[in-house]
Amino acid sequence: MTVIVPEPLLEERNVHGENVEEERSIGGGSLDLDGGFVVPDSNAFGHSFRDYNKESERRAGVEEFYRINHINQTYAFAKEKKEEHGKLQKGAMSIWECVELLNEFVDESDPDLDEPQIEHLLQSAEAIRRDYPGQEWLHLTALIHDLGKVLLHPSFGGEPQWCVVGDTFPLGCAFDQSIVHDQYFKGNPDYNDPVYGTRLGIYTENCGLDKVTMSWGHDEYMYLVMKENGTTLPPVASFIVRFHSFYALHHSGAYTYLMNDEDKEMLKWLRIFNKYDLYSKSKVRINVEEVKPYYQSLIDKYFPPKLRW
Ligand SMILES: O[C@H]1[C@H](O)[C@@H](O)[C@H](O)[C@@H](O)[C@H]1O
Ligand SMILES: [Fe+2]
Ligand SMILES: [Fe+2]
Repeated sequence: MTVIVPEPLLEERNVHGENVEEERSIGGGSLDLDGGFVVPDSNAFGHSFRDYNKESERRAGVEEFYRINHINQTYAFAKEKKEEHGKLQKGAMSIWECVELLNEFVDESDPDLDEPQIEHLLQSAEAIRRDYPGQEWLHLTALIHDLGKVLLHPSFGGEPQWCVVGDTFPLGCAFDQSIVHDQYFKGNPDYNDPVYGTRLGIYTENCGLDKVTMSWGHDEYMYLVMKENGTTLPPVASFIVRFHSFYALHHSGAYTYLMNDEDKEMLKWLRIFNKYDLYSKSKVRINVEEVKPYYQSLIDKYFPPKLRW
């Protein structure tokens, strides 16, 4: 199968903006994903990133979030939500209007950030823009990747946090132990199901992630919004948005047997993206008015003026 991915990267900068000369190629030679990338020592709270057990002002709330999430995210539930929200009948608005709506939400699942979501969108987009100046599609992908969290908004779903944010995982097959707070899956009705509780469950080896029903949340929703509104961003952008919370896969290497060759190609870009999604989380504020014209020009290029949500 031919996979269309943008051109290889020939230059990389680390998170401090230093140039890291490193040849990379996608599809050809090897891709050294960690080459030169300097991961910050700690998050805004002085702890390691994604440490779900470290005592902090966010720990207990995050654990409670995952307890409820893991008990309620069943295969049947995710199918139902996809059906409901996939109709995109909640309203019409532009990408930037949605960015601004996220000003009022703080993500309860996140141990590393307690800033409004608009800050996170701009922080991740600006960080990736600085290191990959030639990849405008990636800048816009970062800006929009979490817009699905608009489901929290009363006029666009008013959903509880447990079915909007947090890491995602496949349903219809066994829960992997690398998933954050996996102990709570014991309370999930699918846990002991004779089919859903097995390694492959309802899937076949290398069936492709497109066939997999993920736990319902902002990733899948935004993917549907992009698709149904006819974005002209490359397919890999939609893949990044759709699976960016699938840490068991892109971080821990679980569920690789569900991937096909195309997924494997795109996973390389998802891993690059993830560094900026995760490690750009900080207390540094971006001047919205200053950067807005640049992002608006990208939005105009890759999306219609109003989208159905
Ligand atoms: O807490 C975070 C947050 O909800 C992100 O938006 C999501 O992509 C991550 O997977 C999750 O760990
Ligand atoms: Fe996200
Ligand atoms: Fe994010």
